[in-house]
Amino acid sequence: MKEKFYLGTYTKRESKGVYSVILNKETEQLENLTLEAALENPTYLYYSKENHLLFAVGKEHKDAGVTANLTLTSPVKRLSSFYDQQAVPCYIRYNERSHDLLTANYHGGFIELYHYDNKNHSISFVDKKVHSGSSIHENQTAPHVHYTDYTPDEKWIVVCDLGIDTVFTYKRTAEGLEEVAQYKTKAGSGPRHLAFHPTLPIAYLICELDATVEVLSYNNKNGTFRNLDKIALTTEDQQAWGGAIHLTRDGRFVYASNRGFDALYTFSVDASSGLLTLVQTIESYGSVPRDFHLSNDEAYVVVGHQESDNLTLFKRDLETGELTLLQKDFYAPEVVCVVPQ
Ligand SMILES: O=C1O[C@H](COP(=O)(O)O)[C@@H](O)[C@H](O)[C@H]1O
Repeated sequence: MKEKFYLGTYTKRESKGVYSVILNKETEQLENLTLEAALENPTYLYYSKENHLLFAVGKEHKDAGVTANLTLTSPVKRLSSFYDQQAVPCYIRYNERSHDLLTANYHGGFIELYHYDNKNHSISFVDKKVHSGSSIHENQTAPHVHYTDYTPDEKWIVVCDLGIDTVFTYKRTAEGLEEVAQYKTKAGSGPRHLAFHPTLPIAYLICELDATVEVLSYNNKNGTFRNLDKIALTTEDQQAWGGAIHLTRDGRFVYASNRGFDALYTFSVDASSGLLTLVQTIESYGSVPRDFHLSNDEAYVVVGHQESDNLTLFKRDLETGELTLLQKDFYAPEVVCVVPQ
């Protein structure tokens, strides 16, 4: 059995764009790194299984924005692109039902909403919301929108702004986006990414600047959040630089990465409260584990390292959630995002 993963990267040193890699489950090794699309800084990706589409952020000829690619071939086939931003966005999400396409722009401090016409493959602009403000950390002199995605019921759009310690909730209206709520983290936290529990009204927020995971209760009636717990990934002598956060489909385990200590953290989830208990801390075997993803069967975890240019492969114990290293030296340049096909 083989499974493909797509890799979003920076193209500042060695990378040329979007790559794919194969996880061979017989040999339990990664193999066959392939350049799928030449593009400048395609750091974040969204793969749509239903449509075999790969959406990527990126830049060409000094213009930044989004591209849509058909994945029935390798290399993938470019269907369309839309460039209306100056800096490359850092997050992208496509909605298969509404055909909305959302991006978060860290450097510009805004989200953009596009429409993807899946008949003629054109992308059009719908709305843009620019944030304002600052906070106390040296990386918080301006808003830095890091994430935008849907709540599981798709009633709301949630947005993490690392620069102003705020999680925004927006409503999709006929015209575009309307702000409905704000959740404030502790000053200096830097909220980065959010992951929702599949059945409990709970979300897990990873904060980059203080490397913490907040357990939030989520009220789907009005799109608000309330803090239940805040867990530090690091001790005082370790550098705090929170990365990615993902849950298993059964909601029993949460995984997080800290790029300051090059480690992955496994938490078990209390089945009724959603609160977390640390099960394991394991070295990621590379420098700056910016993203990772579980395989589709959730038996493996692939970790991408932005600085040491390697992927690591872990086997996941489906009962305990613990990770065991299988491979640590697979070359992949400047990886920022890992998504399974
Ligand atoms: O996690 C991070 O993301 C931001 C945004 O990415 P970028 O590719 O838009 O620059 C990055 O600037 C920051 O260094 C990093 O910690």
